Amino acid sequence: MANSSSNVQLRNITHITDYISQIQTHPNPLEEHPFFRTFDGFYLTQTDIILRHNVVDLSGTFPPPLAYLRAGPRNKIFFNPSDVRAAIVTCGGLCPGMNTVIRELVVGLWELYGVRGIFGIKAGYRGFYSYDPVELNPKMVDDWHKRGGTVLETSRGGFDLNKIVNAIQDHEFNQLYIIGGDGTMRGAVEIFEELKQRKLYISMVGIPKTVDNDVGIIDRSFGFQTAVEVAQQAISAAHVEAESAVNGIGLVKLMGRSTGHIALHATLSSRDVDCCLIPEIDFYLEGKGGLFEFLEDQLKEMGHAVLVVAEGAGQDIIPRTESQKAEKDESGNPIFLDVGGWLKSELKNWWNRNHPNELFTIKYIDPTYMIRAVPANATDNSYCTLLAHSAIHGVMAGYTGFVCGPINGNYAYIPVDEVAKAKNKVDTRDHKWSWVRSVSNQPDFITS
Ligand SMILES: Nc1ncnc2c1ncn2[C@@H]1O[C@H](COP(=O)(O)OP(=O)(O)O)[C@@H](O)[C@H]1O
Ligand SMILES: O=P(O)(O)OC[C@H]1O[C@](O)(COP(=O)(O)O)[C@@H](O)[C@@H]1O
Repeated sequence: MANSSSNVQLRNITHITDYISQIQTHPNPLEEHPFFRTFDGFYLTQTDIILRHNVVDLSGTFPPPLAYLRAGPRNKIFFNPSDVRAAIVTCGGLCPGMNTVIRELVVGLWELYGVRGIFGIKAGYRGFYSYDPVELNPKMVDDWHKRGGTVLETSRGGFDLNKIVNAIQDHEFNQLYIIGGDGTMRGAVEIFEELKQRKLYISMVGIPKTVDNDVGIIDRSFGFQTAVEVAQQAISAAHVEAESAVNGIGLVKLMGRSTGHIALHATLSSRDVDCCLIPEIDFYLEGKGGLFEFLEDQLKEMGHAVLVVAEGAGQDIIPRTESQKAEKDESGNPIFLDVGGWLKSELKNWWNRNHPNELFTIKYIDPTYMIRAVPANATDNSYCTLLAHSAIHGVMAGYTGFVCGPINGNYAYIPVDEVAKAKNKVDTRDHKWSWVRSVSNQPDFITS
């Protein structure tokens, strides 16, 4: 719903009282909390907003800026803490920081609001109707932020709306914390619509999780920075292999689905990468401006080259069968062909054709499952904490059907359907990427 006040278009979110009347409110227990000192302006209201864009072109006319509600505690809460039964679920692929978010949801609900009914749902959406919930408390989750993966377990597929909402009712959950990526958020939209349809006194928040940083609107997703950091090890290893061979090429494939954020940022931070291929920019192998020509020059000049390729790059030029084109995973995501394996074989063939009697080595590293399984780094861990606490404040205040995430450095409440639709691709027109030239020595593959 888009509300416009004087100068902004506020993207309002649903409040539980929009479809359930006569809910008893309670003063926020933070008022009496020994660790908090509330002050004027401590509690946020409907007039505390965050602007979506902070870059504006004043030369033309433009509509009122988009705005979202600012995340944080409200002075009244719409759940009696002793009646809360909160369910936490993790869906989709692994991402550093999942356990930290779970931990902070448990500790935050318990310590900030005095909630005692906190449950973990095992193995993603299917867990609502397939497994018994696991009761959680701060003691149990104490060291979870140090562990990679998700202690609750996760899965793809298994989304059955009726079974899920029936199970939510059977277990008498009244708060849902759904941690997942774009697929998970599309499921969350359906759950939210069904909760409203059934007029259930249940608040639902989505917490965006994607190591690929491919969820739109928010500044970045937790785990992404950790992934960029850990990717350096793979790039360094590829560099050592390449440097230690005659005409050596080190090839690293980095994940990101159809976006190149991890590949691009890992390249920017590494200084060892000579060429980075991302899905947002097409590339080709043969002829002028092609990859072979670039590598020919690079090997002649430096004796080695390091190549980073995002998993979604080149998917249009890799030959594939009709059945490969139709392949989907359990969640309905298209399955990519292995661009790294394909490039390795294409490069070998090219070299053997053009330099039949010269030494050549190519070492291919795919660190995907190593990267996403590590615990979050310190920056991501603090981000996860703020994210979880911001989500709790919104749910306790009775908001529902929203996602909590950072916009322009502040935490905001965003309608879940907006997030489910928003894809974050690398903006190749952005001037800040132009300096990649000095790192990659190959503008054609990064900037258009
Ligand atoms: N369009 C959709 N509607 C409902 N559920 C979906 C949809 N797309 C994905 N899901 C469910 O969301 C969960 C996670 O989705 P997936 O794409 O595997 O990961 P991610 O959320 O990380 O993108 C899965 O259980 C999947 O069935
Ligand atoms: O776990 P799987 O099915 O092998 O999927 C691998 C995919 O999971 C990811 O690591 C994370 O993807 P999601 O955020 O969509 O779950 C992708 O980078 C990668 O393409």
